Amino acid sequence: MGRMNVSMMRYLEGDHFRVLIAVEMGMKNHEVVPLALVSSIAGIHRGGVLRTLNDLCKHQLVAFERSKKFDGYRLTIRGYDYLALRALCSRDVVGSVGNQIGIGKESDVYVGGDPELNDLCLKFHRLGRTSFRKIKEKRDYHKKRKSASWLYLSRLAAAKEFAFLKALQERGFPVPKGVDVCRHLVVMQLVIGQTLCNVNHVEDPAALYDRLMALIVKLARHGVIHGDFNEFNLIMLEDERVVMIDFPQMVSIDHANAEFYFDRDVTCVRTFFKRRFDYESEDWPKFDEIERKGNMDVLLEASGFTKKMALDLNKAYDDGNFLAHCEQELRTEKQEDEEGEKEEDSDSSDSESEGMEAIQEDEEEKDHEEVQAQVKSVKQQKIVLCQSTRFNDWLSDATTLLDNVDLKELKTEEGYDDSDLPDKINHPPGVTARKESESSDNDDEQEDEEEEDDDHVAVEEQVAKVVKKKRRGVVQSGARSVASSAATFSAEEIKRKLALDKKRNKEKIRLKVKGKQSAVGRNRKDNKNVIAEYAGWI
Ligand SMILES: Nc1ncnc2c1ncn2[C@@H]1O[C@H](COP(=O)(O)OP(=O)(O)OP(=O)(O)O)[C@@H](O)[C@H]1O
Repeated sequence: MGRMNVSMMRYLEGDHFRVLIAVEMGMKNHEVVPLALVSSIAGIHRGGVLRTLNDLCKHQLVAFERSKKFDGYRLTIRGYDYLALRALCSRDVVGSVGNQIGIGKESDVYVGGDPELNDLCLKFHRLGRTSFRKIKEKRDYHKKRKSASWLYLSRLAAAKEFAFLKALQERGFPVPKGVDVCRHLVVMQLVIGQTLCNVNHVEDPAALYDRLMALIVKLARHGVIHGDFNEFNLIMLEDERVVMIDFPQMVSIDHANAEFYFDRDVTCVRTFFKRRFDYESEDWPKFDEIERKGNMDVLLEASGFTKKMALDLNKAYDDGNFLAHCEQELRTEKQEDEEGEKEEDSDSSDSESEGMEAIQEDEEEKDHEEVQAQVKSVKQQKIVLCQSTRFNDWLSDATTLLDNVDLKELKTEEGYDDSDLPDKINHPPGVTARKESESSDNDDEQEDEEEEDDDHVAVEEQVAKVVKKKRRGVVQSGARSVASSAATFSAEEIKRKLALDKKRNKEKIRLKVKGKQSAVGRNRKDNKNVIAEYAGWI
């Protein structure tokens, strides 16, 4: 518990508060208020508002929030505190703020002073912010107002507490004197004493017990039940008198659960007395025995605190979101938001990874196709080689030569038997050439066949090597030279390749601009609009 830093109040000018109020008003319908709206509510030029908002952001009185769809400003708790304090200062109710003296689950209590430096108690209600923020779909706009904003709920709690303070005080109940209320801040008399939970010894526990039970009954007779009547909400003065504090949970005795609340209050006191003072009484008030004599609950409604307001407030209490003032909650909420965004991001990153997988598959397919194309081209090369004109010329020459050879002469000269030979022999070139020089035809043919086979094997081996290297992804000079041999791609092959490249480029993942970057884009757009708007003035 520390001191509230209100030093900045001194340096804030009228415009700062004007803009702060504009943000507050905008938050009636928006969780974050766009700059344009702040400007139009404040009635100040957008440039001026922006400068003021920057100042307010620096002092953490407003916060700038960027989201996927829009960005804007929201009032911080500190900003709301400043607004309430400033209003009360101008009414000459509050003159100073001191140390924090209490921290409840739904409020922060500070000691303060009026302009004459008399002690005051400043109770800042902090209620329901989380219950609002948790509903994601109401992020930008309270469409059907299923849940109310923390501003609204805190204000309700303060209004109710102040109304009860006044009403109870008028009826002679021991409560602090209510001074004023503004927004979520209740100003009341500072009670100098100790909360009952810190009291370990009393002179007469039975008398105190009776006083407390009488208080519960008196409240019920006036038509209300405290609802949180326990040792934490009772302050004991030096003379052992007890002062009641904390009334926003009060309910009417006509409430559907009135009996339950009444019994709970009674049980709280009994349990505490038994535990702390070892005092147990046979007597305790029963709800059925209560005789209604006043109608404070109805009067309260007449004071402006409507049933609808009561319903909203009770709903917030039922939800139990009392940690509205904990920044940690806000952070958790932010984390949730971020997780939500991350989920979306991860969705997109999933799709990104899916895209990457698809590209990898494409690449593999492409590699495979390329290798196949190379094999095909090598085969084609072989065919082309076989069909080359040079080869054909050479073959025809050889054939003519063969034709010119007089086999009959040879037969008679050498006694050679050619009965098995056809009239015209079409030998492979090597065979024919050697045939003239060598005597054994069959041996030569076999050799040539082997050589040809060897050539085939060599080519196949080369192709296999290329495939292997390609798969390994190792691009060596040898591989390159082999690949260059595949430069004799046919036109269709090149077309197909180009089409594949085009398709690949098309399928490249487009980066989705998100988060801050998207806001940057939007801001640029906004700036362009502003420039266009004021084009004539410059
Ligand atoms: N008028 C007062 N004078 C002196 N101290 C006060 C006064 N009002 C509140 N306090 C101190 O502030 C503490 C919190 O106040 P209060 O119980 O009203 O807050 P709360 O948020 O409703 O707390 P909870 O609901 O947890 O009991 C009290 O325990 C008490 O010490």
